[in-house]
Amino acid sequence: MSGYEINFDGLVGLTHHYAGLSFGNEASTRHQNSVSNPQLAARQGLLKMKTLADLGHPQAVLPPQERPHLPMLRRLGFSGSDETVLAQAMRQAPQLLSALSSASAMWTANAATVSPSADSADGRVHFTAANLNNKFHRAIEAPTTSAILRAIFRDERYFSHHEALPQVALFGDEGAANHNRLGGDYDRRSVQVFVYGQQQFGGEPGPQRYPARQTREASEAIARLHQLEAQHTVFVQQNPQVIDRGVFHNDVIAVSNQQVLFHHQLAFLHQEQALDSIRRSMALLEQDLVAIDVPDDRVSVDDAVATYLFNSQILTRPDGKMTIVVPEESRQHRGVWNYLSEMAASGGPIDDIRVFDLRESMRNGGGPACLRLRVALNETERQAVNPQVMMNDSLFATLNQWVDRYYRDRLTQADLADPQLLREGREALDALTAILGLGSVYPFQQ
Ligand SMILES: N=C(N)NCCC[C@H](NC(=O)CCC(=O)O)C(=O)O
Repeated sequence: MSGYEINFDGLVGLTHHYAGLSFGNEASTRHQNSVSNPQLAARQGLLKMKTLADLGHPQAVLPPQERPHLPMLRRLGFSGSDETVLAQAMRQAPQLLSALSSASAMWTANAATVSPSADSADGRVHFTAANLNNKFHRAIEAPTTSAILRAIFRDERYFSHHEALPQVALFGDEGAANHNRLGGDYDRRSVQVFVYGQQQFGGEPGPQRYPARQTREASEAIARLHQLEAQHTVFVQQNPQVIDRGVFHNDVIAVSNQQVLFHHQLAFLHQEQALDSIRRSMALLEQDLVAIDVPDDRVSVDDAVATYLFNSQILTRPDGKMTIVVPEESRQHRGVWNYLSEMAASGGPIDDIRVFDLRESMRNGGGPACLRLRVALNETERQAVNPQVMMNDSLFATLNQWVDRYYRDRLTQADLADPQLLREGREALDALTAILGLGSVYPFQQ
């Protein structure tokens, strides 16, 4: 195997709480107003990163964002000192304060779409920050996401950064959560598969009950920006019926790694045609698709949504076999665990299962795959990545100490107007940008 896939996991922010902000994401709705534990959430994420790094999978960290987002509160008419802004917002619009305090940037699968240099006409790695237009609490993430990505992937000879798409529903873009790449070695040309929820101009019907967050128009714009070749780029529609059952992103029902596409029987609209178009495009690269199609009578859509079986990470080990990383919820469900165990014993490409307790994130609808952004690089590009974000023993120890120093172990919406929480957050992020060598990336640092 040549090339690398680095997983960039989002570090959970200090204001992680349960606000019920994501209509269509049933875990988010169900856990509204539960008490959260930001410290535990951050520690759970760090443990996943460190365990995978120790297993030999290149692993890096992306920092949280500044929350509550004072600049947006001011833009919406709250004024005076920071303390006054927080107090007014809590009194007049507590839901707004909650939305502008969400730690949702932890789900870095939604941070951006990334196209490796092997697939792009100019031979550079392309990044487009996702506009996350469908949800207000997420639509504010893109500018800081871009600043962070630029601070990590600085060298313009290798890395090209694009502004998020226009903030309108027509271009709703959820980043890598609706994007897969299928092929062989990470640094060789592969097929990029864009999965959209709805086409705005024409197209087939979309979901009726819940929103389709990703549009075909957004996916096509990104393919153009990233200079992808048409014959190696495939657009397929997510099955609208499963969006209506809580599959708000494609990565809740399908995940890829190299030649493997692990997915539910009902993941895509006109599934056979969709898989055929991927197969044909891969054949041009002399690659065979390994489609692991999980039948509905083995794992129902409801069970997939409840256990996040498909929100897993599939990682290639140095011996060429693959490990699947699943959340504890998948082990707790007998049918899902039986399926996984049989799959691992079947002689197929995935023969190892790793389980992580990510409960704090899961309760907001974020599993192992939501928490990571994949970046495939060649050796030269890998050496150009800011080394301070790479996970290792020393960074793991430093970040755990940092979390213990600054994070609370209990948070509710009532705490969000506490000016001390704002101060803790700023102090913590100042320290973090120094630890990670990022310079000034937050509005409060400008
Ligand atoms: N599937 C992927 N890649 N990401 C999961 C994102 C979860 C996130 N949850 C939230 O934003 C909930 C926040 C709250 O309700 O407090 C979302 O719905 O956008």
